[in-house]
Amino acid sequence: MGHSAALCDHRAAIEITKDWNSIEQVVLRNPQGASARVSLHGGQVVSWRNEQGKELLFTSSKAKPSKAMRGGINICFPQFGNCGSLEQHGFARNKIWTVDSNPPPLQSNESQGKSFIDLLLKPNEEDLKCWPHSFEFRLRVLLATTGDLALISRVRNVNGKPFSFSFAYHTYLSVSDISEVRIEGLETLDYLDNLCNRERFTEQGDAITFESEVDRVYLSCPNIVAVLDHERKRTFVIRKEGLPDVGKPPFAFLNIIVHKAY
Ligand SMILES: O=P(O)(O)OC[C@H]1O[C@@H](O)[C@H](O)[C@@H](O)[C@@H]1O
Repeated sequence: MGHSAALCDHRAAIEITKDWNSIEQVVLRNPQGASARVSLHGGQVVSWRNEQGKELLFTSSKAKPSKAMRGGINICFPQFGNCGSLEQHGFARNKIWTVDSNPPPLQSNESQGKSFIDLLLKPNEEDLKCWPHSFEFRLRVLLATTGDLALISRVRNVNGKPFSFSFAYHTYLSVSDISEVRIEGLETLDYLDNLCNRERFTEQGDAITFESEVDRVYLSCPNIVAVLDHERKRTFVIRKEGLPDVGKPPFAFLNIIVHKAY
């Protein structure tokens, strides 16, 4: 079955296009006019627009062709950051994924009434040389009628030999002036400060605000975190499910980065 199989039924609001580099992109739309664009390069969400057509994700103008693009939502797998032997954030974000036209069913009714696409990544011989584990990584990207965006990841161990991995949705939200932004939900959490050799600190203040560059990994983060942008009068609510964390970092973390020149 080819890509056309992914275009039927509930996925009628899906369009497949190509980027300037001839790499396929899947565009999801909802009836209210919101959209999300997912590249088969890295399975990366490269655009998410609300019903007014406003872009909600940041993309660096310094993005380099064929490199992992700084922007959108990078899928980091099988390694987050440089905590392992692989390239920074693992190889998945630099691979060409395929459209999965026949994914195994999901247990929840999470997808009802949403426009969605399933992508699949399997290791090639080169990947197996540097990370010798047989896996299938399935990513479902969903756009709800409310305009909410959801990502569901499933990692299957194909041959049953145990392996461990970490993964992350490295999300670049578009915000106004950083001095207008506040993050709620991380109060009193511990974090590793990447600007201080990953030294561990405890967050002291109330909501987090920004005065200078920040590059931190917050540990054991709650299921809901809010990013409030006062200037744009917009709040992003980031919700996670299914990553139970019982104080065992780094299984559920939030990486907050505010760089000066991106
Ligand atoms: O430039 P990359 O490899 O996409 O990484 C983006 C960011 O990834 C984060 O995890 C790091 O904490 C940042 O320091 C880094 O800038």
